[in-house]
Amino acid sequence: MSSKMMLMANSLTHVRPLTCAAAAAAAVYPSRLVAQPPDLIKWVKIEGGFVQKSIKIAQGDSFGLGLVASEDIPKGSDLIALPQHIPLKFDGSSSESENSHSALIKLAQHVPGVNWKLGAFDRGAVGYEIGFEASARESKERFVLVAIHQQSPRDLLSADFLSWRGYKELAVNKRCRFLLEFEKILKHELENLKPDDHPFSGQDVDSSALGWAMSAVSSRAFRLYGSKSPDGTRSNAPMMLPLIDMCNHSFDPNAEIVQEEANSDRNMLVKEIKQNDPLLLNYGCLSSDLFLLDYGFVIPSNPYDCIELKYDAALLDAASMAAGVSSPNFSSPSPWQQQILSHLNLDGPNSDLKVTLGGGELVEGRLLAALRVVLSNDEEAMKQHDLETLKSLTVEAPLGISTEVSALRTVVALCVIALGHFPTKIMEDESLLKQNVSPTTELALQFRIQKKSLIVDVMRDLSKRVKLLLAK
Ligand SMILES: C[S@@+](CC[C@H](N)C(=O)[O-])C[C@H]1O[C@@H](n2cnc3c(N)ncnc32)[C@H](O)[C@@H]1O
Repeated sequence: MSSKMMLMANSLTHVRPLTCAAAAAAAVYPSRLVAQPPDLIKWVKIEGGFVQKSIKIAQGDSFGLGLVASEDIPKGSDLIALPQHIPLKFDGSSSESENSHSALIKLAQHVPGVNWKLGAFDRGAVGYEIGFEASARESKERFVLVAIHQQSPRDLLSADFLSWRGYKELAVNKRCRFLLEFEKILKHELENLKPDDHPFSGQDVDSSALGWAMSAVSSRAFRLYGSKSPDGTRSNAPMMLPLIDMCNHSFDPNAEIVQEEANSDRNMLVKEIKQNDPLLLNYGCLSSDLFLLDYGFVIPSNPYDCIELKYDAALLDAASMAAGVSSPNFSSPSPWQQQILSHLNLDGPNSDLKVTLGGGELVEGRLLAALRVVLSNDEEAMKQHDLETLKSLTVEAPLGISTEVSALRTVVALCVIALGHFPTKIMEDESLLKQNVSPTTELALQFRIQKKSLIVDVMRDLSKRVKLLLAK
């Protein structure tokens, strides 16, 4: 496997190799690095990997440590190649017989897909990256949770991602619930193990420690192809790529990861990188929720952000009436409307009622089609269109201008209702941001501002469309 890099990035003003950066980092991240952090680049080379000679680890202005080019790197150069044994991955099918290892595999089987990043990883390189000593590398595949039990690990990355406390404050209930559940499973699975078989040397692991581990891993993990199964297919596998994961994120990256089929190692190739440019990867076209949860930062004006709403008939009736529709019938759709709602998976026993605003689609197609259909009385007009047409905002007013205006105004009213659920206004958040708030509060405020701005943008766009329709 290789990783390809593409160019363009801003210059960093400070460029220091890791050893020098350690002191600087210590000032910014007081507890993150141990006094004499091992040289990660040297380690990758000793392990048989390749690192382009101009690549250095340096302290950036705002995103912590990162990779920087100390001189121009020509287009097409390989940047980093990791030999196959370096990426930290877990596929659950290891034939490892060591008991403490099998206990971990068993535990990992309780981790659902959504929490895939809490998988098992070799602790060696994780240890290297966050400053553990070399002995950590001797272990075989390990749950990254073991990192919890190394020296003072909980503080090591604390400035790097949203703290577990932050998770609680922001009420990210799903993950909290999972971690609390997993804590119970873990205690149950490990209670009768002999000390030698215990994966965490007999130490207690609570949900707070699990939260730390999840944050530590999720901010540095990638989803790539796993190993080939006998039938030749390849599943996705979560992996940690030491050194490559020192790249910070940009939606306009100058680097990308490419997996080479042939030898399963990883490179980073560049088109062209100028001296002092940071090497930037796109972590993914993710919503603010995922950036915040998995990486602990918020991107202002994130074009991939969206808000989630529940398709709720009573709420839609209320929104529609607020939008001036006299008697909306979301709560009592006629049979033909109900049939379409079930085709849209918004009605029926296994329906998926989560709909979104913003992101790629301004109004999620399913919601738009439902609004158009329920707000229309014209079954014949509806029959002239297929579902895809009804779901598309680029198809203008397929069921007539009056239905379209009602549908779009209903979404605007939904936005007003959604905004009303926030305890503050954008301006209040902005002035709070100017006060001396904690990093976690700052993140929460940025997140809230981003969400509210998104709703306001959707409202503006839809109101403009309504005006244009009315002008016709
Ligand atoms: C994979 S690590 C990158 C290396 C990291 N900066 C370090 O010091 O080790 C991901 C973390 O870098 C930081 N980061 C990366 N890109 C960022 C961005 N565009 N804005 C803010 N923080 C960013 C976040 O703390 C994130 O959790």
